[in-house]
Amino acid sequence: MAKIIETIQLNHTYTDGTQALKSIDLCIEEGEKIAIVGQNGSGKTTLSKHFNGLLRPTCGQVLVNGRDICNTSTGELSSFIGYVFQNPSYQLFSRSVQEEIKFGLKNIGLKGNELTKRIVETMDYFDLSKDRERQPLSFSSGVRKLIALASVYAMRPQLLILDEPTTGQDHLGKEKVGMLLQKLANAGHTYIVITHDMNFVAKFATRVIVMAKGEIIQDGSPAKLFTNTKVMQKAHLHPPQVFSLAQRLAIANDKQNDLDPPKMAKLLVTEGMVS
Ligand SMILES: Nc1ncnc2c1ncn2[C@@H]1O[C@H](COP(=O)(O)OP(=O)(O)OP(=O)(O)O)[C@@H](O)[C@H]1O
Repeated sequence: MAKIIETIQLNHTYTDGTQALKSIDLCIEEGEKIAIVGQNGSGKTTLSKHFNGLLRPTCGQVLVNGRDICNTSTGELSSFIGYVFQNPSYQLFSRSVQEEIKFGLKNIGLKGNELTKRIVETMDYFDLSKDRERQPLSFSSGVRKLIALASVYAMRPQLLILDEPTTGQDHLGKEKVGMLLQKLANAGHTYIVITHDMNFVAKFATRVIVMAKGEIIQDGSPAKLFTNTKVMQKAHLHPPQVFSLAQRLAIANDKQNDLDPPKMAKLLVTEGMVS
């Protein structure tokens, strides 16, 4: 598979002296479904902002499709790398939902029927058609996030980066985000989700990059992460409920070789799956 992103000894130190990234070597290939996880302040956003040129390395190199980001304009990078911010208010500026979606599409050169078709399709998918004339910033934060995602997704970027897409979303909103990622992946696109939501990771990522204090401390499958108690603790993460339940069931089954319904019920209560 072709490399989309490669970082070589990437370091980032902010002007106030905070060393946010320390010697990151990373390679992301086409079609990967990636989650970046780690406690607050571990460097997830700083790392991902290097992928679309919002930040430049203070030392080391970042290559996007083989080209050094220091020699590529942010405009050019944004034509194939879509980024949805943690706070959607930073990227919504149009006077209506329809205009918001149209803006990016016009920038990538869509016009006429193709442009109209893509806008209508996108609004329909995100259930935004009835609100097409409404101001994006007048919605709740969860819906604002979906509008930001819709306007970026509409452009079908080669790589989509989502910073905390499920924060503030109800169950339906989360499912919508997940389904959309699957749709993108089925069409051969790549995505990176920065998240604290381990249920989302379990369901929608095949590779998890774990960060702590500006470094990558593990890079592998979700199962590899959830079974590594040391790394989970170091990164202040908790496995999805269903995973820890399965683990407890396996242990209990191993010990007793008979997990009868009362024992099962007790485990479900212990795991907080039922009250
Ligand atoms: N503009 C900035 N100036 C100075 N320090 C910053 C700046 N932005 C981030 N930092 C610091 O860099 C470190 C990494 O921050 P970053 O936002 O990348 O972490 P994160 O893992 O994305 O956190 P969160 O989960 O809270 O979004 C933190 O110590 C943070 O305080």
